[in-house]
Amino acid sequence: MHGGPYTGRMIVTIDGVAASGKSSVASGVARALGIPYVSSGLLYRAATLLGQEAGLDLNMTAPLLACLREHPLRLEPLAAGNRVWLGQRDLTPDLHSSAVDRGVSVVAAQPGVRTWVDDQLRALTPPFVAEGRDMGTNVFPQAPAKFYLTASPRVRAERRSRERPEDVAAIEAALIQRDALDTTQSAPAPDARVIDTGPLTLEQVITVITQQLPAP
Ligand SMILES: Nc1ncnc2c1ncn2[C@@H]1O[C@H](COP(=O)(O)OP(=O)(O)O)[C@@H](O)[C@H]1O
Ligand SMILES: Nc1ccn([C@@H]2O[C@H](COP(=O)(O)OP(=O)(O)O)[C@@H](O)[C@H]2O)c(=O)n1
Repeated sequence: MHGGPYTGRMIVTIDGVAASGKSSVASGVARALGIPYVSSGLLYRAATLLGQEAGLDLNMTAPLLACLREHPLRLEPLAAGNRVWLGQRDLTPDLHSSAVDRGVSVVAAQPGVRTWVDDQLRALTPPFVAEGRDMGTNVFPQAPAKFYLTASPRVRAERRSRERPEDVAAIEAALIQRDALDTTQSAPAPDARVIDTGPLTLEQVITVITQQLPAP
């Protein structure tokens, strides 16, 4: 097992389906290595919130990108938990609402929005752990260590029900729908190690990953 702090310039990618544990696991792996992690989903969520607050049609790319140019967002990749800032306003507490959950896949399906996210991620200086859907396939295909998290919809809904007001059945239905809308960008990289987090604790998932990392 690798013991941090990590001094190389490696990128570790952690992709997976909705609520599979990506950000919790990425945060734990990053803390074990003493490096930051980067939550790509937070940028899609922040773009969605901005569009919703501006009353935009989330299907229309041009007005949304114009809004994002006018109101630049900044991702702060803190190891303890990523944050997104709009000027002095911390958007983070508003990014995990059910309303953002419902709108985000439509926003993320637009190539112009994906380029807006990808450019910001590729501008970051490694080492870091990047989590999302297409970190190992599209954004950082050169990464030497790739993981893909899964778990059954019921397990994921039960976990998420501790963070949302809706009941487990409604959350499960929404997760299944979002997985379907996200299919295009959510294929595991051919060289990713797939981990079913269902039978594992959070700490066990983090250990499985850190044990497989190459030396810096
Ligand atoms: N074995 C596990 N692996 C990953 N996450 C777990 C596990 N068990 C419980 N969780 C919890 O599942 C919830 C969803 O995880 P999160 O990191 O938000 O997922 P994602 O980033 O994929 O949406 C968190 O509260 C996390 O602590
Ligand atoms: N790399 C990424 C990350 C997120 N997303 C989109 O952003 C949404 C929110 O992602 P997330 O990782 O914050 O949320 P959860 O799926 O973990 O709940 C996803 O449902 C996708 O629509 C994406 O398309 N590509």
